[in-house]
Amino acid sequence: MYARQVQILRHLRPAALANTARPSPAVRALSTNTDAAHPIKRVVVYGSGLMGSGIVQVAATYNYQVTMVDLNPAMLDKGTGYIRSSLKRVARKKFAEDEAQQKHFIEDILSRVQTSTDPLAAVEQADLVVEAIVENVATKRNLFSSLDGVAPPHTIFTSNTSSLPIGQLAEVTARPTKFAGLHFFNPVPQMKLVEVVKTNDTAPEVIETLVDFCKSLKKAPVQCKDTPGFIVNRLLVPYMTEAIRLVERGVASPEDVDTAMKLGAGYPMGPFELVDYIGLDTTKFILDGWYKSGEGLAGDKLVAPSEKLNKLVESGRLGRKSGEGFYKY
Ligand SMILES: CCCCCCCCCCCCCC(=O)CC(=O)SCCNC(=O)CCNC(=O)[C@H](O)C(C)(C)COP(=O)(O)OP(=O)(O)OC[C@H]1O[C@@H](n2cnc3c(N)ncnc32)[C@H](O)[C@@H]1OP(=O)(O)O
Ligand SMILES: NC(=O)C1=CN([C@@H]2O[C@H](COP(=O)(O)OP(=O)(O)OC[C@H]3O[C@@H](n4cnc5c(N)ncnc54)[C@H](O)[C@@H]3O)[C@@H](O)[C@H]2O)C=CC1
Repeated sequence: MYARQVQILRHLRPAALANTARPSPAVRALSTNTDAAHPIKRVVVYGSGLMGSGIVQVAATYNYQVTMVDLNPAMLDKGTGYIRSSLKRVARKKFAEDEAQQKHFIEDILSRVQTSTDPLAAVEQADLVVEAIVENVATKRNLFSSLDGVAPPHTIFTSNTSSLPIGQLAEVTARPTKFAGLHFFNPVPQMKLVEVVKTNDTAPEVIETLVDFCKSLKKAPVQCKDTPGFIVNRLLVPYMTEAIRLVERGVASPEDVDTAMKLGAGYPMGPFELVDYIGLDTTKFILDGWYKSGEGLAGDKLVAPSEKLNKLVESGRLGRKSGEGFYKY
């Protein structure tokens, strides 16, 4: 499955090799996990895309040691770029005109992030795995199956999947009691919500540990059972699919639907702005998955494929991440 590449453990910051940076008072104030009532110290995030990079950023901000894993250096560099640009926004807000403090804040956080293209070597040190790779059940199952034989017995496995049954991922491992959903929201640095999803086998103490972990990241965790879409996406998908049906029926333009929902329902983004933000590829994977085999949703016209969405994805227009989706960026 993976060309076992020479393990490239690259710090994001040359000086980090000396790792002489000590958390500044401002960062120390942010760092709360040292007194957190849970055993997690090293977080290993698989996937350095929109979500994985955000999860890495937030965990490192709150003083966890983090390893970000992806398929190749180019994807890792992309994820690093996401993190740096996001941290610059946070730093500018925190330290206004003080560029030295901004730089120190950013480099201090990045000093806690390692990158790797070797998934098995990375998991050997993991207390918590957060999987945020492509929304494909076979790819996720392959990853978890390969990690399970190498990860320490205490390591908790979680998935950031939007739509796939957590139980279908857990079943390829020998740690069903240490397997849960940990569903962050986009953009991870801004969105407070995390859905902690328990399967029929997840141990209560594992859920407790994950809830504590989320709180140490200053997130607001909610708990739910392992059903399609958990809480938010179960409500969001019908709303957003109806939006695209409106446009496909010629009722209104994407722009006017977005304006209507922002001004009429108070949403910060309309459905088409949002799906460009999420990624049209991920959106398609979710719809296709539910239409094919979603529990209680398979074959339901609510999640039937959208010709408009499919055409955009086929033409490589994936939203903000490719420079064009429903809108140009
Ligand atoms: C329609 C097509 C059919 C589709 C059918 C199928 C649909 C399937 C859908 C499935 C969904 C799957 C996704 C999933 O699993 C779950 C999700 O994540 S759903 C998405 C949830 N997120 C949202 O809804 C985001 C809504 N938007 C917003 O909250 C805001 O627009 C946003 C915060 C993104 C930007 O805020 P805005 O005011 O618009 O702009 P600013 O740029 O000024 O930012 C405000 C504020 O936030 C800070 N900030 C923004 N982004 C970042 C970042 N990446 N890093 C750090 N900081 C950031 C910025 O600095 C500002 O800070 P201030 O303190 O306010 O100055
Ligand atoms: N985009 C969004 O708004 C949200 C997405 N999610 C979920 O998070 C997961 C990731 O989504 P995004 O970050 O948007 O996708 P993305 O496409 O931005 O990133 C996916 C990353 O996974 C990497 N990858 C693919 N296969 C891999 C493997 N076998 N090993 C290591 N890395 C691998 C890719 O190279 C890519 O960098 C999906 O399950 C998605 O449903 C959850 C909440 C919100």
